[in-house]
Amino acid sequence: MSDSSLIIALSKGRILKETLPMLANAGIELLEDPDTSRKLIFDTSDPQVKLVIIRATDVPTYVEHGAADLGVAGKDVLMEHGCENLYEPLDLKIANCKLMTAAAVTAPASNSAGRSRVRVATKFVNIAKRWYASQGIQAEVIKLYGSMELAPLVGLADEIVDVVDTGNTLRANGLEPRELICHISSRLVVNKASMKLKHQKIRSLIDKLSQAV
Ligand SMILES: Nc1ncnc2c1ncn2[C@@H]1O[C@H](COP(=O)(O)OP(=O)(O)OP(=O)(O)O)[C@@H](O)[C@H]1O
Ligand SMILES: O=P(O)(O)OC[C@H]1O[C@H](OP(=O)(O)OP(=O)(O)O)[C@H](O)[C@@H]1O
Repeated sequence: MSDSSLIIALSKGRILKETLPMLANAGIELLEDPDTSRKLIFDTSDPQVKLVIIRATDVPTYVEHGAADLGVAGKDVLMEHGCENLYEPLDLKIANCKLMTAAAVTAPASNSAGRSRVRVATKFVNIAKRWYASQGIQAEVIKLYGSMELAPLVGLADEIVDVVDTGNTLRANGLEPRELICHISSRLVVNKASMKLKHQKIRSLIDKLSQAV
């Protein structure tokens, strides 16, 4: 890649939907609709900028390894992945939600007397291990890849750690939010080498995006 060309990694769904208008404000528009295309790499109205559309959890990996110069990822994904090898220069304040523990409305508190070990189902294994340890609660963390809300209903786990927005998904499954782990929004992340080598182009994009936040 030349010094002025950029690859930006986004994930399909809410991040793509909410990031595209911000990129458009910065003069970067997709030339075709990713919803009707099987392509993974897309040209934009800026001949020096391409978008790659990948799984949300893969965004930090692409950016960390320099396969993309920049990306947009939820803070939940970044906390789970570990973000020491990336710059995180901008909170885009999109895809806002909360990372929480949740349990069946009838279930006892995880720190209630006489309870030895809590079984926790989540896709955020590292976050869950750190959080329960920080609370002094012994937890057995079970890795799932989705539909965490099912786990307490079928006896796979006592609690889950997942993102919560309206709380509708929890309620629909007889669960309730318990403890707030942290507030989540999506962040712009930048490869460390790209930040040095393509400083001007990236700085200018960060400035334009920050005006759209
Ligand atoms: N219901 C929600 N409301 C608001 N923001 C959310 C909600 N669910 C997830 N998010 C945020 O949006 C980000 C992207 O979520 P999205 O649902 O598009 O991907 P994902 O389901 O986490 O990833 P994948 O489909 O690859 O497993 C999450 O990392 C989180 O920060
Ligand atoms: O509190 P709520 O407003 O109900 O939002 C929470 C839900 O949102 C996310 O799922 P999403 O809708 O992204 O579907 P997914 O399972 O495909 O990620 C998350 O996994 C929860 O299930």
